[in-house]
Amino acid sequence: MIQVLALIVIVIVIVFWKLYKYHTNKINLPPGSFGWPFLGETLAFLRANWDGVPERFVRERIDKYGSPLVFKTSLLGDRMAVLCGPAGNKFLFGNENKLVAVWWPKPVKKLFGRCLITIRGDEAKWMRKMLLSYLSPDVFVSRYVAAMDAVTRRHIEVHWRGKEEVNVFQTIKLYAFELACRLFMSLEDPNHIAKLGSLFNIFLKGLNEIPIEVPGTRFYSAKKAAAAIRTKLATIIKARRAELQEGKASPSQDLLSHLLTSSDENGTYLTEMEIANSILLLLFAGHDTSASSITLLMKTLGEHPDVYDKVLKEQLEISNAKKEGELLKWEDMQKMRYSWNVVLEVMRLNPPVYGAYREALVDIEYAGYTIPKGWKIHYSAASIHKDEAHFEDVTCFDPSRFEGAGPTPFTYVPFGGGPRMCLGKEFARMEVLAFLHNIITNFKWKLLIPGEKIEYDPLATPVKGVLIRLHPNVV
Ligand code: HEM
Repeated sequence: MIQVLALIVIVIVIVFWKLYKYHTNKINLPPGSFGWPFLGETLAFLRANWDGVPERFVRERIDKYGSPLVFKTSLLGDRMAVLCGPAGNKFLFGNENKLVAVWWPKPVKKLFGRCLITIRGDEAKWMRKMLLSYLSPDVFVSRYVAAMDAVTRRHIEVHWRGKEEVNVFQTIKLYAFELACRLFMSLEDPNHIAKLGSLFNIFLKGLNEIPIEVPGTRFYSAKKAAAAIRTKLATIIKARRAELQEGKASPSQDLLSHLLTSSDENGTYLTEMEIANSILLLLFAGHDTSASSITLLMKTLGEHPDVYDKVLKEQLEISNAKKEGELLKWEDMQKMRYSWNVVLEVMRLNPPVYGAYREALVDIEYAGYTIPKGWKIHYSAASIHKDEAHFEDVTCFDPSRFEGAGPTPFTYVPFGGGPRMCLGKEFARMEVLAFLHNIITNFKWKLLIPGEKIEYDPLATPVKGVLIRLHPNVV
């Protein structure tokens, strides 16, 4: 009986495989290779990321196949088209929900459950609108900037002041997590935040793993950690709901209150599970990315004393114009033009997120080739940011590239673009600048491992986390 069943399964697989081959042989697929069975070209892709040069994977294939616009490959078990150059980015960002839709690898979907990145179409539009009404620039004007500055000052007093040596990435991860917990949920208790943080680190480790739910695997532990985080979030959500009903909390207090009190046009509210998943998503999307960009910024300032001096000058002009102890305001952040250009240039050379993915909703005709329905599509920020065709003297650190009109549209995409552009771009800008303001007006630092290598696993991080020696800034 078992043999018969096995035979039937084999026959079905062969028939489908032949039909698929017949279909794909008839269509003009982009040039490229699917690499090894199952593994595809994943190893070459990961190796380039671990070597800190994700652009190498794209560049080698563009050169090999002579097609500067698109090539095919197979990554992490999925057939994929990689779209290159500004035309590819414009195409993807302009066709969301028409020809393509946002796509994340399987472990991400399994661990996050129903939330913004795992839903599409009108539902996703509504969820984005709802989250954006909290994360948009006009909200920062009234609420966030001073609160962010206050959290940053406290963090610097506890974790930097009086220390001789600091591991930047480890300490900044703590900062970004604390900041998100305080601003999203008004969590104040450091022990509570630390417990949530350690569960979160286990959760993060499962996002890049094969989703096998067997005890002992990273994915299994991540799933358990996700369940424990959800239980903690459920308790926090219930307590806040009660506080709102009793008038002890305000609807505009933080993201959590906002999500509990906002409904769609039909009067439908988010379920507690949807709220927990959304907060989980924002804690994830917002904390390692910002930690990566701040760490790379500190490394770059350590390597370029001339840039450090110019940033310090700009930041001192802002702090000198304020009264003793007065917190940063939105208007102050707008004055940090040179500082922000420095951050942008740091993210050009090492975008914290190397790129993102979409799925083809239909057979797509692109650059004379067909990308079949269901294929995944990748755009690479890392590769376009280092393309000589769009950035002169491409490896040179030069923040002046961002003066005036800045880079040509669709060539600079650290936050993605189109309807699925990073939702936390403004939050990240305020967070990085608030930190930069406080650290540079207080300290100078020396890199203890000069020329430290950066790897992508999956976010850009210096391998040893950037170890520095701190010196109080006498200004
Ligand atoms: C320097 C810091 C950051 C970088 C470089 C970054 C980059 C990105 C990128 C590349 C994407 C994918 C865009 C795409 O699919 O094309 C993304 C999506 C997203 N980011 Fe960020 N991000 C940062 C900080 C943040 C922060 C602080 C938050 C939250 C407070 C956040 C929330 C999100 C969300 C929710 C999405 C999914 C948007 C959607 O699918 O509609 N990000 N981010």
